Amino acid sequence: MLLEMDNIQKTYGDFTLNCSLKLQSGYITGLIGTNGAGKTTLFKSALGLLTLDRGEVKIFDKPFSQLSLKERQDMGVVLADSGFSGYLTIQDIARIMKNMYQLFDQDRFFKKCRESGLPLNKRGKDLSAGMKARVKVLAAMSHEARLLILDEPTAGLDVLAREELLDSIREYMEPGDRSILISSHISTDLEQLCDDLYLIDHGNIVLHEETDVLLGSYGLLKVTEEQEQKLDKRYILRRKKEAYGYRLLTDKIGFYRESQPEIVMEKGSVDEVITMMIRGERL
Ligand SMILES: Nc1ncnc2c1ncn2[C@@H]1O[C@H](COP(=O)(O)OP(=O)(O)OP(=O)(O)O)[C@@H](O)[C@H]1O
Repeated sequence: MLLEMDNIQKTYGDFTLNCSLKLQSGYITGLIGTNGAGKTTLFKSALGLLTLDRGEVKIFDKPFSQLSLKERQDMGVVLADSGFSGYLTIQDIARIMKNMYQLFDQDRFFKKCRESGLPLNKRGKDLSAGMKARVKVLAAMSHEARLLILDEPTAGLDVLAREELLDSIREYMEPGDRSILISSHISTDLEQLCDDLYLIDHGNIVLHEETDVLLGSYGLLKVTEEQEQKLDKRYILRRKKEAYGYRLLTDKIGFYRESQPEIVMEKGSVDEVITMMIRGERL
């Protein structure tokens, strides 16, 4: 396992992060959550930047404190609320990266920056927010790290820049033994990129599912009150009152398609599943 968080807990006042998460080799794992759901707190916990109240984090099967320098170099990190000093140019950043990471590939880093239209000699403070975001991600991907931890890397990027970044992330995975943990509040970004998805809400993981299963087996049933009363609710996860009766979320749409073909059903996007998981009533 490249990253494993086992029942970790961290409390800030009335907010508590309480979660478990696993990142397998060769996987892109996505973390979706609304503002304040706990994504950054989870990432900082993974990186040993916070003192946990409970639980354990292992990276490359070891506690963070026991990682060798070489193993630490095998990680590339983007945190939502930190970045390079605004006084550094991309060329300065390259010099720093070269000193920090044995495998830093300067030519490739400059090439990628040029392809993204980033000026090499301008200071960070004079770049646009989207440009700064791209520099952070390109730097994290510049030293052949086996584990990439990307907290909201697409934040502030326009549609084209987001697509370009998602392509670079896919390309990064080509060697096969790499893994990425990536967060976003834009579910469509993650749904087309990730092998599995975790949904975090108020510090808790409320859903963990392979993306194919989420897109293939989850669905919404639209039923009248009468239909709802008679329904076999074994595979219903959430219920929401609507004018016509109820909207129901299932993780086995095939079961209801076969057993209750008269019911109105739809696949439901990842966003709809998320909304139902967070706002819907548990049965
Ligand atoms: N250093 C801190 N001190 C006190 N509370 C904190 C601290 N860091 C985070 N929190 C609280 O923890 C909760 C989760 O914050 P976090 O930054 O992890 O959310 P997030 O999912 O990354 O949100 P966003 O999408 O807005 O970046 C919030 O209620 C926040 O106020």
